[in-house]
Amino acid sequence: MSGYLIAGADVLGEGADDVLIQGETITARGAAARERAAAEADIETIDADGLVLLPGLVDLHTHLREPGREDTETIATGTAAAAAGGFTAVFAMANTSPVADTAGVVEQVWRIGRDAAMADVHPVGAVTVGLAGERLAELGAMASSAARVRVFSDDGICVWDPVLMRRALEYTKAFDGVVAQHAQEPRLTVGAQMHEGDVSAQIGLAGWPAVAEESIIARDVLLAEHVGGRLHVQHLSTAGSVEIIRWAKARGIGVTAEVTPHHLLLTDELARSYDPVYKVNPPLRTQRDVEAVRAGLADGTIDIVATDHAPHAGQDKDCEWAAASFGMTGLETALSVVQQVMVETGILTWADVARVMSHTPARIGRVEDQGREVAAGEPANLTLVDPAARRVVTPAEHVSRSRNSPYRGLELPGAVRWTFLRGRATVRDGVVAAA
Ligand SMILES: NC(=O)N[C@@H](CC(=O)O)C(=O)O
Ligand SMILES: [Zn+2]
Ligand SMILES: [Zn+2]
Repeated sequence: MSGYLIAGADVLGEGADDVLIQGETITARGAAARERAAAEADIETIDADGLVLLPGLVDLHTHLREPGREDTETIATGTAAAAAGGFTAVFAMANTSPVADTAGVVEQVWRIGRDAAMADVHPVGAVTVGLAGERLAELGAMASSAARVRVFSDDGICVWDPVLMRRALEYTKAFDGVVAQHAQEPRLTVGAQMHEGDVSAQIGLAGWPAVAEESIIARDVLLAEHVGGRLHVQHLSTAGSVEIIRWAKARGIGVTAEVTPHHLLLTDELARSYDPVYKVNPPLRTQRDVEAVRAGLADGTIDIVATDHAPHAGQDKDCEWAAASFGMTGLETALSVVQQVMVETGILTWADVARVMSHTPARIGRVEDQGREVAAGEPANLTLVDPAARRVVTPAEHVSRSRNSPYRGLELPGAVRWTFLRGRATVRDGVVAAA
């Protein structure tokens, strides 16, 4: 059986070891890997000295834009971008056109993802029909479809109606689903353009106050406690939100939370440029918030990092701030930002990175074959990273079809050298493979 011997990789940052992949599986580690590789004919050896081996990353929050906006991303280009970033699975948000609110649409997305074969695609189902916030979508039919939907979200829009949110939390219990909330009180954010604070006051853009996020999170954790459902808070961005989640977890409430790479690194000061590449929902916050979300991720209050990769067309970003779309790309830079902000600062180890970017997102999304240990018998979903590399982010070179990266021109550490999806190299020596 053909395969790869990954020789001398620093496995989860815990020391050099050899890992043998044969077919779709990790078949051996340590001395056994070398012995077995020597006895086989068709094994390619990868010199992984100095490289860190992680389980394939899992993104619980990606926008693939297909169906509907294939000019900005497709399932093929988005999953290729995912592979380039070290991801082996992505959860595709439902705010497509048509909306992923029926078994038919989620099955279509799932099938195209399977055929593209660059990363596993797990469709997220909409909570409400058409994201309109009026009645529940066919959650059960999506759950029992071929796509096996377990994550439901109206992302882009908040499930504002507390009765609908309550019903969604109750109903998803039947199939162990989770309701992922885009926490944004709509009345408090009418016309909002950026974080409400000193910078918004100085530059004259309408503010999106922290309380608009925090009030929904507070309500939702109480609803989750009341009905016992599973709540996941998307792209948490404020210090107050971290405190509410910390309180909820201490109370035993079934809540998980994510933070994006951009909320771990960037602040509202960037809006002074009036460059819409920094326009995003929820908005970039203050340095104090950045420090609070880092601390929340470090102490486990925040469970995972999720990219919220939100590709947009040039004409929707290269315009005046108020007219521009919200969102930034992130799949191809996520691991580098986490390395810079969390690993190089000594806040997280590589094993922690495996937890927050692979094991836990897979567990929240109820995916069994991803986010596993790097051990014999496990599916060979892996990423091999060169932490010593440094690169200047150049969106024109990105695999994504869109260019709206807020890191352009920044030098970031780390580079994905290889990504393996069930034993097949989707990235080979830094180059994304053809599907
Ligand atoms: N994050 C964003 O600013 N935009 C996302 C929607 C979302 O995640 O809320 C998008 O779909 O473009
Ligand atoms: Zn959102
Ligand atoms: Zn999103």
